[in-house]
Amino acid sequence: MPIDPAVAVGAELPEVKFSWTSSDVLLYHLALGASELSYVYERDLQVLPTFGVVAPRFKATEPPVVKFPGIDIDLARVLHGTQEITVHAPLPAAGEAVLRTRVADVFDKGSAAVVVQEATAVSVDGTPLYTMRSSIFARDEGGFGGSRGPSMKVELPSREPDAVLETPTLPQQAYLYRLCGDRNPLHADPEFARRAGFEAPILHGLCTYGVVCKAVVDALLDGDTARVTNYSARFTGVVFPGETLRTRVWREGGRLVLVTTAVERDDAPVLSDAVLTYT
Ligand SMILES: CCCCCCC[C@@H](O)CC(=O)SCCNC(=O)CCNC(=O)[C@H](O)C(C)(C)COP(=O)(O)OP(=O)(O)OC[C@H]1O[C@@H](n2cnc3c(N)ncnc32)[C@H](O)[C@@H]1OP(=O)(O)O
Repeated sequence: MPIDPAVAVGAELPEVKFSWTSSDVLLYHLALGASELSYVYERDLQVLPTFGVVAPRFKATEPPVVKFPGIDIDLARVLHGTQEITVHAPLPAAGEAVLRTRVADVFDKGSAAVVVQEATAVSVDGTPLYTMRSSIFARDEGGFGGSRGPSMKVELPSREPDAVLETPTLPQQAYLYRLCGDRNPLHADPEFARRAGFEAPILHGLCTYGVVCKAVVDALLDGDTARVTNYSARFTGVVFPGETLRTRVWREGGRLVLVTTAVERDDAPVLSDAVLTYT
């Protein structure tokens, strides 16, 4: 059985020890399309909090494998579903840390399955750095009889957004972003993308997640990455590299509520249920 919730839920994955340098941070920012000195030059380099999400596997050169206790899923069936990061301390431009991950939940959405992971990164000196909660959406892997889980929904204010940000992506964006540790062929190989049901390779969800975080930090948080305390989003629809992202932002109760769409496809949904909290 590809998913056995009785085995999967609560399973601890092997610890990942990882380190990073300013070269990794610079490459990450470049792969998000950054060109500002504060992101692409090592003097006074600041670090987007979303780097934390990719840092543990930044040096990976093989496609991800979706195989842990009680779970064995073909990569072509898998889409990134949701991502959240809670920042405990601003990320330094270089460091060493340990990531501990567990399978927090497995939901049965009928035809699809949703696998939720929680992970905590702690610096080698013992400083908690960040916590993540993410899910993958595995098409055709449901029907194992598990709970459907909660329906997440962030209510949008009924007024006009406080800001609308347009961020272009590059035609080669996914090829660049692959160098940040996710060599899933879905983002590069047309034949694999077709097998997965797409007309062309799609952009990594985490690339979109980072691009939008940067756009919001630059436009609304004075370009200060250290102000972000939490950032969560659901990947509602795909992005094709080269498309322009439109992000509508509402200031709401001390946080920013975001919706991102693809401009060239009549504002097709990209990110929803997205919230960024800040100091
Ligand atoms: C360990 C190593 C892991 C490796 C991971 C791989 C990493 C990367 O390389 C992979 C990627 O980056 S893929 C690119 C980023 N992701 C995407 O583009 C996904 C875009 N989203 C979609 O296409 C659809 O929303 C889609 C298809 C996700 C869902 O659409 P529908 O089938 O129409 O579903 P819908 O009818 O709207 O909802 C059915 C139930 O599922 C829940 N749901 C929907 N979207 C979800 C999402 N994105 N994440 C989690 N749950 C989601 C709905 O809430 C609904 O459940 P319920 O009825 O209980 O509310």
